[in-house]
Amino acid sequence: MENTAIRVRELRQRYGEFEAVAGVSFEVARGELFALLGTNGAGKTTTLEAVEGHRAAQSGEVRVLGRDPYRERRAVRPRLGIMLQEGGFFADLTTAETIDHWRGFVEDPRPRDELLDLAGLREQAGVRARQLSGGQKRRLDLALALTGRPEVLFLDEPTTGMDPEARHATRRTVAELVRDGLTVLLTTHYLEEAEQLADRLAIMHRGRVVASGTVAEVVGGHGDRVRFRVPPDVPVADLPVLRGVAAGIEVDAGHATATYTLPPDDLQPGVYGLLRWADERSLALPGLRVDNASLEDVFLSTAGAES
Ligand SMILES: Nc1ncnc2c1ncn2[C@@H]1O[C@H](COP(=O)(O)OP(=O)(O)OP(=O)(O)O)[C@@H](O)[C@H]1O
Repeated sequence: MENTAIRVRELRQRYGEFEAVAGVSFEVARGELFALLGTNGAGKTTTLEAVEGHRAAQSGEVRVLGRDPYRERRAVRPRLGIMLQEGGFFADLTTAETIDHWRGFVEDPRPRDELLDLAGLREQAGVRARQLSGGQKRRLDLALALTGRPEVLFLDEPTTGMDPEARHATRRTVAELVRDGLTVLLTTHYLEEAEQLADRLAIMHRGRVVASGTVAEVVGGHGDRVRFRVPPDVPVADLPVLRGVAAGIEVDAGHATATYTLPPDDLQPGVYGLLRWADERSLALPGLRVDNASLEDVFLSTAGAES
């Protein structure tokens, strides 16, 4: 069995003259959760639609479970679960009836109670779809996407509109499914969701992938930051160079703050050098702190830089 669940190579999609996806490539291994992140309009949904088989790749190659998801839709589609952004429920059916209705369409469906539990909707089994909260509707969407025991699950902003508890529960459910071998392609605007769940991710901006890899790889290349307020009697020019990195200085209301951005391997020796330098001069370094770069830092500097 091929180990690659999704392969996208040099995908290009145009709307008229506008190239919404401009040569996107990525691969998702079986059993992996891959997050596609990006600014509004970056091309995530357009990419997802090509991978789900809703639209043909205009140029480039898309393979899902080794097949073309558009041309070989009948073979591929039953093996996919797609959580829709806006589920089209029948307003008057209850949660349980909606699930049963859906179970009628697929071969070998998951049992209704298992789906209610996966979605955390057991207590809402008898509630009509129109009376569910926004977050509960999204959870029902998730249950429906899981009905046919998919091998690959597509989650397009799954936790948008959920309260923090429902979001947490949904993420836990997804993490458990991935642990059990499910492959997931996720888009989200919650960077902490990607940070928590993704084995690997890609950040898209204006139709292109601008960063990709594991969270550690994407964030790691960005460096850790050491900061402190420059003591009043220390000239900025006297600050040490740490592992070849000079201090960046920001001045706010007459106070200078020094920041060193160090590669991860240089963090410990860099901090040690700084503390020794301060010790030798009997200096206190007010407000000293070390921050890891976060996915948000990378996102803002790669995807957000020109917007
Ligand atoms: N049917 C369409 N006709 C013309 N332009 C479109 C169409 N669908 C999308 N676009 C444009 O293509 C670009 C990519 O849209 P897409 O929905 O793929 O982005 P996205 O990354 O999913 O954005 P968001 O995070 O806002 O959902 C956007 O500039 C959008 O306006």
